[in-house]
Amino acid sequence: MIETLFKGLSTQTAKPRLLIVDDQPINIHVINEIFKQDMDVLMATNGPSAIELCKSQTPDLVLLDVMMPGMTGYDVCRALKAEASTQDIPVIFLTSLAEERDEIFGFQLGAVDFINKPISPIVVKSRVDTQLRLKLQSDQLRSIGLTDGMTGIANRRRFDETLDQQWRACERDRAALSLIILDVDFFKDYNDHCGHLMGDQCLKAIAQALAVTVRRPTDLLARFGGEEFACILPRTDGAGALNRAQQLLKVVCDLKIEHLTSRVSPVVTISAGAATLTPDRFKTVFELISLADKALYRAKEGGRNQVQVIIGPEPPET
Ligand SMILES: Nc1nc2c(ncn2[C@@H]2O[C@H](COP(=O)(O)OP(=O)(O)OP(=O)(O)O)[C@@H](O)[C@H]2O)c(=O)[nH]1
Repeated sequence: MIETLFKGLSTQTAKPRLLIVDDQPINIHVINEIFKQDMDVLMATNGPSAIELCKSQTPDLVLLDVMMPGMTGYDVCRALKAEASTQDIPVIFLTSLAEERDEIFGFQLGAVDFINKPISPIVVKSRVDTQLRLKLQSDQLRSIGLTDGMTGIANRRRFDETLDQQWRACERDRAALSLIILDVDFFKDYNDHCGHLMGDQCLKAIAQALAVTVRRPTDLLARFGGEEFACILPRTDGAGALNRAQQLLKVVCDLKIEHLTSRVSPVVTISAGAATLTPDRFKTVFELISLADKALYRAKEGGRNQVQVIIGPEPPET
């Protein structure tokens, strides 16, 4: 059943993750028996642990007991919906409260369904399957909307969202944020000489090679514009950005894609502009982009097939 449920959801590589929250371990055990075969089951016996698990593990669905000592299920749901990183996780309440007003209250808090206790395994399974299908479909749609159709890497929209998020995270942690913009050298001549279809193939191969090189889970490679790529490197200083950019140039060179009309190399090369800033409230994300752009311009002016780095001003002392 679960196999057919998730058929066609190609972005789903691992088993779906279900978090069961109940202060009675025996109740968790009963529900775990229903799902342990098909899902990765996470468990929590109180509200604070449930919230922590949601932040660190981002389950695909939460089965949440309402009546718990200390933090109730309602409190947990409210907290999850108030936080950007957890607000899209669907919550199903498990409750022995049979009053309609309790259900209305739960829906107003953002729950997607209610299951009455004592539970019926078939009902729990059907309701969870339905909500999971919706969640995974919406994940897939979101992922399509954030992916560049031609190269399969992140698109400009995802780049903008991620840069904003990482800007705020690095500002909070007073950490350096680096950005590399990469541009294929003499790509107009490549297109003119080899044709647009070959040009597209070339961009796909470059994207693939760059993607393999961008390894840290918080780094992001995106298609920035036509033949431009960008790489966001959170918590990375100028030296780190230079190192990464040089590596990116090397992997493209190593592809050895013949470029007979390039004036710098017999094979396709790229130029890179890297910029590093420690974000603070006096700066904007546009400054980082424009510094990286300026560095890229210098790399082009300096002869192409090279990296230039610009380090932005340090934040003022507080
Ligand atoms: N095949 C293909 N070409 C594209 C795509 N997006 C942009 N281009 C082409 O990339 C070329 C970029 O040319 P320019 O900006 O003049 O720069 P360049 O020829 O690479 O020269 P330099 O950047 O100065 O080394 C243009 O001819 C665009 O049409 C695409 O998706 N596919």
